[in-house]
Amino acid sequence: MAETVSPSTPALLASLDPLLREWLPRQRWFAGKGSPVTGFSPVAQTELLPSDGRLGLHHLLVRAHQPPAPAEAGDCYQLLIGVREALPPRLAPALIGHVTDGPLAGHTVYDALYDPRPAEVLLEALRTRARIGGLRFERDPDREIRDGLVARLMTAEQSNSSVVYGDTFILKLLRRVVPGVNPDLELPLALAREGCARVPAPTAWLRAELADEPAEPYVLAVLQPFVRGATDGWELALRELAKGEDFTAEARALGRATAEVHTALARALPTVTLGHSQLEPQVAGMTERLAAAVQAVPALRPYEDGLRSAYSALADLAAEGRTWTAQRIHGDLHLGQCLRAPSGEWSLIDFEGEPARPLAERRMPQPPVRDIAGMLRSFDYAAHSVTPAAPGWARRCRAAYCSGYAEISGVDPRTDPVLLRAYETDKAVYEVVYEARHRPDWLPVPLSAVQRLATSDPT
Ligand SMILES: Nc1ncnc2c1ncn2[C@@H]1O[C@H](COP(=O)(O)OP(=O)(O)O)[C@@H](O)[C@H]1O
Ligand SMILES: O=P(O)(O)O[C@H]1O[C@H](CO)[C@@H](O[C@H]2O[C@H](CO)[C@@H](O)[C@H](O)[C@H]2O)[C@H](O)[C@H]1O
Repeated sequence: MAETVSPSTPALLASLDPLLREWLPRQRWFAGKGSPVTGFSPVAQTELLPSDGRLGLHHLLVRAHQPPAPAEAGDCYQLLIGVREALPPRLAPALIGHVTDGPLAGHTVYDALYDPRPAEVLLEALRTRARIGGLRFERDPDREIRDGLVARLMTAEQSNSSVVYGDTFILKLLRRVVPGVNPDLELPLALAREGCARVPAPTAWLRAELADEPAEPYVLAVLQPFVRGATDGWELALRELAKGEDFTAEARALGRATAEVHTALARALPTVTLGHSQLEPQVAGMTERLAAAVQAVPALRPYEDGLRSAYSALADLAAEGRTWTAQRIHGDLHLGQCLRAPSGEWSLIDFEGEPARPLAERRMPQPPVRDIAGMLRSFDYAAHSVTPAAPGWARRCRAAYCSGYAEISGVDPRTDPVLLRAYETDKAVYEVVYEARHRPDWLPVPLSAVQRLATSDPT
């Protein structure tokens, strides 16, 4: 029988270091694209299965060094490292590399989430509420997890990594992690307490409590019921557009779903009133983002004054004494974050907010119109990503969405056009920069909205 190897944290990380430097930046979820990774420092290592020649499993939190940022400011990533003497061909896409030095020399290391057995170790730990090292596998005591569910990694392009267990649960393993309350767990838990059925209720979750870290615990993963046979709103919208089909019934249902979630969040968590002094920094932020976007994408320049007028009109309203209510919101809502079950029921997912923004900012109450603006942009995106563009389709969907929202919340977003235009403009400007950087072919999509928003037409 092969010898059991349990390397210490420094020994494990030292032997993985050259392999991870090369592998990590190639991952879709790696957030530090642009500057090379020059090394790692350990945040925590937990052995989940000792390496006995067949299969070892290590849970790692590592800080990636990316000069010129100081090492301690590097992003912290969650890795699940599998160790085998040889990797079976079916796991080839998971390969990290072959270890040449240290206690694991001669072994192959790989991303263990691709491998059903290690992924099932995680589910079993959640099911049994295990505590291993600093890892706390926790579960809602009222929700059962059946044993023996078979794991498969989702292959969709994601900011994190998700494993589906027997089409019953989905575990989202957060990749870039920060200490503190994570809205992706906080908000679905709050919604479940309110009895809101529009969001799959967290069944279990993983946290890390690290003895030598002064920081708050990290939220590392969330397990939710899997919505079987679901189609996301973006896919569905494109499918209907291609067939020339009307999408207003779905848009209305999405408006209702958004309002249900907003209403429940406003009941569950504190709300605040935004007057002039609170709105000023928001408007200043929008104005700064516009200035930076114009620098980055010169095609915006002809519209700059028109777009700025969307923000100054809002500032003027606030100066006249108008107030708005802010509350916890989804924070990054678009058609891709909405799942339609075969029953026709919509669910909203991914409450992490915009991952690039700091956690404290993502957890701040905001005007619900920010989510609404995100969805309205998404209908426009769908309609302008097909040939020929279908602006009428987008207009009808946007109107139906607002009507659906009003049916549940009692507030039609169109009755506050200045607020709506400002938030939609902010989103469209963000999208212009995003597309210029990532998908230049898509730039005309948000630019068409910029043209419209610069001339003060919020619909
Ligand atoms: N509860 C669920 N049921 C079915 N599929 C889901 C569920 N939650 C997420 N998904 C699928 O997983 C994908 C990624 O989930 P998401 O929370 O958006 O992760 P990320 O933050 O990594 O982008 C979604 O686009 C959706 O296809
Ligand atoms: O991948 P993330 O969720 O971090 O979001 C980024 O990529 C999105 C595209 O994948 C981008 O969304 C834009 O395009 C969508 C269609 O592909 C559309 O539904 C959205 O409304 C539109 O904003 C998003 O802006 C960006 O942050």
